[in-house]
Amino acid sequence: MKIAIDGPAGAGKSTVAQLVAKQLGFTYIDTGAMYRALTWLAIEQQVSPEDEQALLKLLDASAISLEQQSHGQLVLIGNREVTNEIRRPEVTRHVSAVAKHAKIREQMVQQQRQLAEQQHVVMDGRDIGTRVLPDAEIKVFLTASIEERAKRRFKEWVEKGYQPDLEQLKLEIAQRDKMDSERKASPLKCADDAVVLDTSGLSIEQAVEKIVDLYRKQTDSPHP
Ligand SMILES: Nc1ncnc2c1ncn2[C@@H]1O[C@H](COP(=O)(O)OP(=O)(O)OP(=O)(O)O)[C@@H](O)[C@H]1O
Ligand SMILES: Nc1ccn([C@@H]2O[C@H](COP(=O)(O)O)[C@@H](O)[C@H]2O)c(=O)n1
Repeated sequence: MKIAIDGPAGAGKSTVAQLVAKQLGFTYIDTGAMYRALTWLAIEQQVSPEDEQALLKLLDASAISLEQQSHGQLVLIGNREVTNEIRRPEVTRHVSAVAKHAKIREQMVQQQRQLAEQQHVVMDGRDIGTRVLPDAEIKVFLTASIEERAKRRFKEWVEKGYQPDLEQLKLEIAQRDKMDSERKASPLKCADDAVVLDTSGLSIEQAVEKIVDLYRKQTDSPHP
C-alpha cells in the first residue's frame, strides 16, 4: 500500500503524513529530506546549486540515506547524521535550485521507489503522485492558502525561539513554490487522480482523519 502526499511548501505535508503513517502502522518517508541533504553537502563543499555535473559527482560519492526510528526519520550522509542541519534556512533557500536538475531527480526517484517497494509507505514530496509512485493507491494534494502557511511557519519559528518576519516568510514560501512548479523536470503539480485537501480551515487532526478515511474507504477496513 502506498499513500502519496504532495503539495506546496509549508502546507503541512510532513506533519500530517507522519501522523497518518503512525496511525496506520506504515513507514513515513520524507523525500524532501534527500534533496535537502544534497543541498547541505553542496553548501559544505562549496558546490554551486547550478552545477548539475558537480552535484551529480557529489551525490555519487556520498551515500544519502533515510533511517526510520521510533521517534522519526533520521537523515544520514554516510555515517554522519544531518537530520537537524538540513532544516537550516540556508539549505531551504538553495534546495529548489538543487532539486531542479533532471539527472539528480532521476537518482533520487530511483532510491525513493526502492524504499516504497520494501514496505507500506506514506511518502511526501512534490512529485510522488505524478512521478515517483504514479500507481499509489491513495494520492493527496495537500494545500492551504499562502497566508495560512506563512502564519503556521511563523508560529513554528517563534516556538523554536526565533524572531521571524511574517512577510519575509511569505515571500520565501512563494519563491520556493514558484521554482518548484516552474521547473522542467517533474514540477510540483497535482496528479490528475489526487484528492485535493485544502487544510486552511482544518486542524492537523482533522487533516489526518480525512486521509485515514480515504484509506478506510479504499480498503474497506474500519479498524486500521
Ligand atoms: N492543519 C494544520 N493546522 C495548523 N497548523 C498546521 C496544520 N498542518 C501543519 N501545521 C503546521 O504548519 C507548519 C508546517 O508544516 P509542515 O512542516 O508539516 O509542512 P510541509 O508541507 O512539510 O513543509 P515543507 O514542504 O516546507 O517541508 C508546522 O508548524 C505544522 O505544525
Ligand atoms: N519529492 C520532492 C521533495 C522535495 N523536493 C524539493 O526539495 C525541497 C525541500 O522539500 P521539503 O518538503 O523538505 O520542504 C522542495 O522545495 C523541492 O525543491 C522536490 O523537488 N521533490
